Amino acid sequence: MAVLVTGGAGYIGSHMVLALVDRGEDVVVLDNLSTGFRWAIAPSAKLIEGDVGDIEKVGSIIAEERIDSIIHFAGSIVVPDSVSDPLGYYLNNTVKSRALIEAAVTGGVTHFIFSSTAAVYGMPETFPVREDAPLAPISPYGSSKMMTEIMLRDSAFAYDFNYVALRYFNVAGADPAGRSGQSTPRATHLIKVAGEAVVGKRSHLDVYGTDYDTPDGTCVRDYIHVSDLARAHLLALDHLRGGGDDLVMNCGYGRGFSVLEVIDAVKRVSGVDFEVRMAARRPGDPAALVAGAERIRERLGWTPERDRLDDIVADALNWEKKLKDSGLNS
Ligand SMILES: NC(=O)c1ccc[n+]([C@@H]2O[C@H](COP(=O)([O-])OP(=O)(O)OC[C@H]3O[C@@H](n4cnc5c(N)ncnc54)[C@H](O)[C@@H]3O)[C@@H](O)[C@H]2O)c1
Ligand SMILES: O=c1ccn([C@@H]2O[C@H](COP(=O)(O)OP(=O)(O)O[C@H]3O[C@H](CO)[C@@H](O)[C@H](O)[C@H]3O)[C@@H](O)[C@H]2O)c(=O)[nH]1
Repeated sequence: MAVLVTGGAGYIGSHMVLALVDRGEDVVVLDNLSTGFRWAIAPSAKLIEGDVGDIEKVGSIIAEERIDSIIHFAGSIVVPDSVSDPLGYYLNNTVKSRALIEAAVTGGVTHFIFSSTAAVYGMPETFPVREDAPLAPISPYGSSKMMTEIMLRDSAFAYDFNYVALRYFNVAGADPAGRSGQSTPRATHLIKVAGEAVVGKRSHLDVYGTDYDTPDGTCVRDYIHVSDLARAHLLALDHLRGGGDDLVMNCGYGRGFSVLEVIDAVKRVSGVDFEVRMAARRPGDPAALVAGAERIRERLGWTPERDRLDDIVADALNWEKKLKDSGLNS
């Protein structure tokens, strides 16, 4: 039996593929390479180029590759783009997820793991935010993910189908062995942007807002190492294969760092003092977003292995240097 990883050529998906092949699983990747890279996929995994919305194609992959589980990363991820192109985001994230879920149900795939996001909470009133907090997304991106969670819940009720939805907080870092990392050229994520400033790809870094109601006035986030996140998926897969129940869980460490604390860490770890400019708030940023992180520890026995901010930053910086030297994504 094999695991189908959609979006396996992307940032998080490529780390998932590594985690799966490292423990000897057969892996098939379905990716349309819209933001992913062929070279990012571990050599022993099989890449099928195609779209998750192509229900016939997914149906034949399930039958021909003997798929028992689907881990679904494929999607569009840039929050401001979702505001300017909501229908594009609902198509790629919601409509195509619906097609994938139907192909799974029809093809008898009963285990499904979904990449959801802390963006489903919108501007949460609780800190840390637990899974039972109200869902109130403030962007089409967050809504598109919430709608997929609802489709999964209802499908699991109606059909022979089980799922785990993982709500990622801020994913960062790179494979500690340097085999993959975040490679998107137009990245907007803080640690990625700071790494680009370190290697000279950017002249400076803007801090979006210094007047938030937080200890130093900048936004606080829960940064989770991508390899710890991939291990959470392995545990979720084992849970479903073992007959476990449907689960919706936050993925974060339960602690936050401000934008200024992250910048300090990047400067400390790299030894490079890049220019930082204080700028206006970025629309749609909640002041503080930290995971209530008990459920995943209790239900899956997940324990972080690389949760020190300096380790997350060091792995991200190593990858950024490798990208620059190799020109892989340019
Ligand atoms: N990066 C984060 O901090 C973060 C946080 C929360 C949730 N997520 C979710 O995690 C998932 C992966 O994110 P990422 O950061 O690795 O993004 P990414 O852009 O690096 O990866 C997405 C992958 O999906 C592929 N893809 C997109 N649409 C497709 C389609 N219709 N058919 C087939 N392939 C398609 C892309 O080519 C790419 O390889 C996404 O679903 C995203 O919403 C990411
Ligand atoms: O150049 C930059 C980039 C970011 N920030 C700030 O850094 C914080 C983190 O921003 P970013 O790394 O862009 O992540 P988020 O906007 O928090 O969103 C990420 O994390 C969410 C979950 O918390 C996911 O839903 C999203 O997909 C993912 O992009 C925010 O306060 C930003 O305003 C800056 O000040 N300057």
